[in-house]
Amino acid sequence: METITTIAELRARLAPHRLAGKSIGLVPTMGYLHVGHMELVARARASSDIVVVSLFVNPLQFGANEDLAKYPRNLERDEAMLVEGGVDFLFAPGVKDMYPRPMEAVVDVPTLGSELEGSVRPGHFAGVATVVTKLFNIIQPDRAFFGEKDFQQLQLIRRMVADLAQPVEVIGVPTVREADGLACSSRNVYLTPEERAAAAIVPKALDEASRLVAEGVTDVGALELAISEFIDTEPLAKPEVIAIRDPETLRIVSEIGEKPVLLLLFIRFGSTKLLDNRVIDPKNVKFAKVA
Ligand SMILES: Nc1ncnc2c1ncn2[C@@H]1O[C@H](COP(=O)(O)OP(=O)(O)OP(=O)(O)O)[C@@H](O)[C@H]1O
Ligand SMILES: CC(C)(CO)[C@@H](O)C(=O)[O-]
Ligand code: BAL
Repeated sequence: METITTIAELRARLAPHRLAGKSIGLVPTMGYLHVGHMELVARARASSDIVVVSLFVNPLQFGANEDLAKYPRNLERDEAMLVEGGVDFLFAPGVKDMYPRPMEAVVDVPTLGSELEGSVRPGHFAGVATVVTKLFNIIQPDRAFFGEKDFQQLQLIRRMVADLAQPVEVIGVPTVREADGLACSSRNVYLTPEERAAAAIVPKALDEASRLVAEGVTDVGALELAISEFIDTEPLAKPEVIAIRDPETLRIVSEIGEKPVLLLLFIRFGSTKLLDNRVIDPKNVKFAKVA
């Protein structure tokens, strides 16, 4: 694997592969890798001739009071994991390489980007859309892989790619979880042992929602309230978003009928915000027993 830090060098190294007709798979990340990221890498490796992973903690998507400065970083460990995963190129630019001057041109997906997580992180999704577009322009991948854990991000990128006819196939990868069901996330390292134990309430709440839908709950407000009360049983959990939405448009749904619905959770433990979600198909509800 080659680690490359500048746009010009990466373009130069990829050009001959593209000319030779090789397909390129891109996995964008912010580093501090875990098994969830490695699943994205495995999908890319299985379907592309050349695999590029980007590692860039993108300042544009962090709010003024967010964790940009303390975001976990460990380049050496990440490199070793990516070599193990059979990656060809790691693109790890510095902020000055990606943004040599303040960005005047940006990409925004304003409606999808202001809902849900966007409502508590203003500007976040414009930062994501802008950096992902820039990565697409630099790398020109045939396919790009994103986790379903960040479901709103995935749907927003799909919409951006469709609306702007960006020539890339977006592939969503199911969430990889720890033994107690908590979604793997780089930010899990921020949790104290007590918060980490308490965070198991998040995947349990997804199971509880599936159970209630299987029991026949159709009222969206009643389901959101029941999930809120369920999460409130864990004193360390502070819900920021508990919402039932249309999985594609992320719009509010009036009731749970025949079609699948998205339950999206954004729950704070101390200063750490954890995301999770599940698409629940009322006609075929699958759930594990809530312990
Ligand atoms: N548990 C997971 N399963 C599958 N994909 C994941 C998982 N966690 C993250 N990803 C995906 O990996 C890509 C890079 O994500 P990122 O580097 O932000 O990691 P993260 O663990 O989501 O970090 P954070 O804690 O900052 O949200 C994104 O497409 C994200 O959806
Ligand atoms: C897609 C992404 C790498 C853009 O910075 C980031 O939002 C992430 O890690 O999910
Ligand atoms: N995993 C999404 C990137 C972020 O929270 O900034």
